[in-house]
Amino acid sequence: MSGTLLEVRDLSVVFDGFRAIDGVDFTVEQGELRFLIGPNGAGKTTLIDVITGLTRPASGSVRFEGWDLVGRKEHEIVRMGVGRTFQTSVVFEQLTVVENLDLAASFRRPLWSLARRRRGVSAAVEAAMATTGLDALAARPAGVLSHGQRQWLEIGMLIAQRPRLLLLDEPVAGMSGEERSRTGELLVEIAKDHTVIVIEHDMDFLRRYASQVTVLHEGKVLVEGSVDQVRSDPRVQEVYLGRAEDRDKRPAGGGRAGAAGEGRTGSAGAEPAEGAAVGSAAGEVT
Ligand SMILES: Nc1ncnc2c1ncn2[C@@H]1O[C@H](COP(=O)(O)OP(=O)(O)OP(=O)(O)O)[C@@H](O)[C@H]1O
Repeated sequence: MSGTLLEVRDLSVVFDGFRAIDGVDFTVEQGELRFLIGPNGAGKTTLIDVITGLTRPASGSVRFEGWDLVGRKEHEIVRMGVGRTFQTSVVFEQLTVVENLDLAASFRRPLWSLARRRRGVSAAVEAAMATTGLDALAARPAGVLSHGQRQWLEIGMLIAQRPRLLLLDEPVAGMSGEERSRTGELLVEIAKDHTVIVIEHDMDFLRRYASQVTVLHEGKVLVEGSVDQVRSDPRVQEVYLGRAEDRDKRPAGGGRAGAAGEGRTGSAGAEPAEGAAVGSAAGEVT
């Protein structure tokens, strides 16, 4: 696989006068596993919302395989081959794992045919179960799955729809260490025959599984490059660590040490705690 799959140009999104995305250019090549990071409020989810047709931009273009996506309905974009997970779960708890996968895979079938009971499972469902390792849980109701298994089911439901581009919003949030490792390996596996964009905050996870990283900050692309390039970039350290340092310098008793860390990205300083920490004297994002 080679060539450009997704091309976002000069994109801006405005909510009541506030520019949540401000002139973003973002290109993803076929077969990439791209990580999208940035402090709270950086615009990561909004960017994905625009790509998937949930939010309309004020200006700019989004091209997928050369087709402009702006102005298209969400279901149309799904049919074109763009699938996404949400931060909140979308599985049907009463249905079994295989039924959830089958339902997801049937989105191209006409409505009347969904009522007909079919024998066996489709190749797409088989493949999704094999990739996510959910075969052994096929007959279990989704409601009894662990948090990690449920996330894998959601990823499996996406794969069953045979998208060419998958957008995953914080897939390892709330997972145990072992579940994170399995998810990282799953993403690498999926990226062998799909293009994948992952929003993730956990620096440790990034270090292990990311190759190309895009850092968003205040609606703009701050830095793009390899994990090492991004981690050692002073601008990234300023965004992730400068705020933590400002917070540490605040006088006891709740006083504030200036504007940094205030406003809509005010919680950004707390974010590295999940996976990143203040590093060496060089200020490395670790
Ligand atoms: N529908 C909306 N109406 C108004 N403001 C919004 C809306 N959606 C997002 N925003 C604002 O746009 C900014 C970017 O939000 P977004 O959710 O894209 O950030 P994010 O990088 O995904 O952050 P997080 O890591 O916290 O999920 C934030 O300031 C947010 O409050």
